[in-house]
Amino acid sequence: MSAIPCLADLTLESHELYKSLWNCQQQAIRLNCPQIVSLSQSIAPLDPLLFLQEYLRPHQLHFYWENGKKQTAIAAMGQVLAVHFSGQRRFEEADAFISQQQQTILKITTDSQPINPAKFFANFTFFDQAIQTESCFSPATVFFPQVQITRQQNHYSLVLNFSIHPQSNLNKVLEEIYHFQQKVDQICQKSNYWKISENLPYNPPLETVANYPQNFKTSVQSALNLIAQNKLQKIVLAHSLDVISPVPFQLIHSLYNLRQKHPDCYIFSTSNQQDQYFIGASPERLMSLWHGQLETDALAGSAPRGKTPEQDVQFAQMLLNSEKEKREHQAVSCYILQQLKKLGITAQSSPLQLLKLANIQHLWTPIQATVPNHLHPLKILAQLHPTPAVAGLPSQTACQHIQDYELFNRELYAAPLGWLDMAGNSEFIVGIRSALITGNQARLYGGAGIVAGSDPEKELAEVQLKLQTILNTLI
Ligand SMILES: C=C(O[C@H]1C=CC=C(C(=O)O)[C@@H]1O)C(=O)O
Repeated sequence: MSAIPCLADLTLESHELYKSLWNCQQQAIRLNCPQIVSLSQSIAPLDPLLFLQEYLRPHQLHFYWENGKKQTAIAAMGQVLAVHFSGQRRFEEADAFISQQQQTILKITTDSQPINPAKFFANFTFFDQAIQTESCFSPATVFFPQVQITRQQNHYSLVLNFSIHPQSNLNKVLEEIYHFQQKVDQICQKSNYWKISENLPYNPPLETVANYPQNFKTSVQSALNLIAQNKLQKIVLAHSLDVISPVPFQLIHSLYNLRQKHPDCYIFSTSNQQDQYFIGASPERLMSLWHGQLETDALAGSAPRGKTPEQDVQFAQMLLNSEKEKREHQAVSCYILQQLKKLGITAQSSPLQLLKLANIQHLWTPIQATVPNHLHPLKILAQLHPTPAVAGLPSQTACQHIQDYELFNRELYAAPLGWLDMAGNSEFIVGIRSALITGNQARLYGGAGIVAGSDPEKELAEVQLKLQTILNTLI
């Protein structure tokens, strides 16, 4: 076993660290309000998924996210702060909460320039109200984790956050910090010879317990009638598939499978405090904001991948030339540009292109803009969600019909999920190609955009193809 540089590069002497904690506590006493200390440092290479496996505890909130193409991954767990909001103002309230809490955070770093600073994590349900009393997720959840491991290309970092109260025992906090650092050090060493892939359990047979394809086709037909009557221009209808496994689903191994099979997607997972997990492999970025540069994707219009290169090209050509698919796509790109304009943002779109994924290809328009400093990411998010890639046009009418047609609660499906840092950077994806897992039960979601010219049978086939993304990887 080769030696791994451990956390010995922690240059802060313990008395310096104690002094920072003490300063933080003095502030808590002065303001009579808890403050947060956020400690960040570079660490040896460590797969954040392995850290999630080793450190995730029952009833903890967590957030996992990786993008193979960009070589980025984040695992965050535990909650120093966690809040929930609901209703039309949920994005605004989440924004106000984050801005207020940021004032209470004292950042300490051992790096000259922290590359991966502390982040807030957030998930939102598709609708702004919990529809049924048994809803698993709040319309908005924001949390600041206890521990965060980030990989950004070849740089790995650890962030530890602690809430410091006027009465906190600072020696205990110091002990906890060293305990975490040691644990990370051990996992770093272990990751040198231990791989998740070596411990993959067998693929248990899944039993389908609820699947209503006929209902989906009837809803598509009914939606087509509304479109013919000009009551709707587009609606995205989703289908759910409920499966059970003889054994509880394995979060880490399912995420590992998603990573292996869908390297072009964002692999994600988040949870509530009842150990219900929402996981998936989404190709759709709702927004990324990095040093004032906004990028968003209009993604709509789909075709399967071909079994041969020739067939693949043929499917791609058909997709690019289909009036119906282009209509479906343009509804999304025009909407995004319009919504950004309402915020005073003039965006540019790149030419229409194809996004080729493992089992499906999509029409894709990348959109870019420069965003003024004062515009908080959640203001942009509030303006964008839900795009016609997941709802329809006109948006409100489509959302009302979605609630009538769909027999299930969308929960986090097709809704924003992501992070925000304290420098105004942020990234949110749309939670599609996803599943909600409770023990040995999973509900899988897949949707398709319906416009004039859609065929119920073909839309069902498309949705089933999308469900495969997640069905084949759950373990
Ligand atoms: C709503 C979903 O996909 C959206 C994203 C890309 C292509 C889509 C389509 O062609 O219908 C959908 O708008 C889903 O996968 O559940």
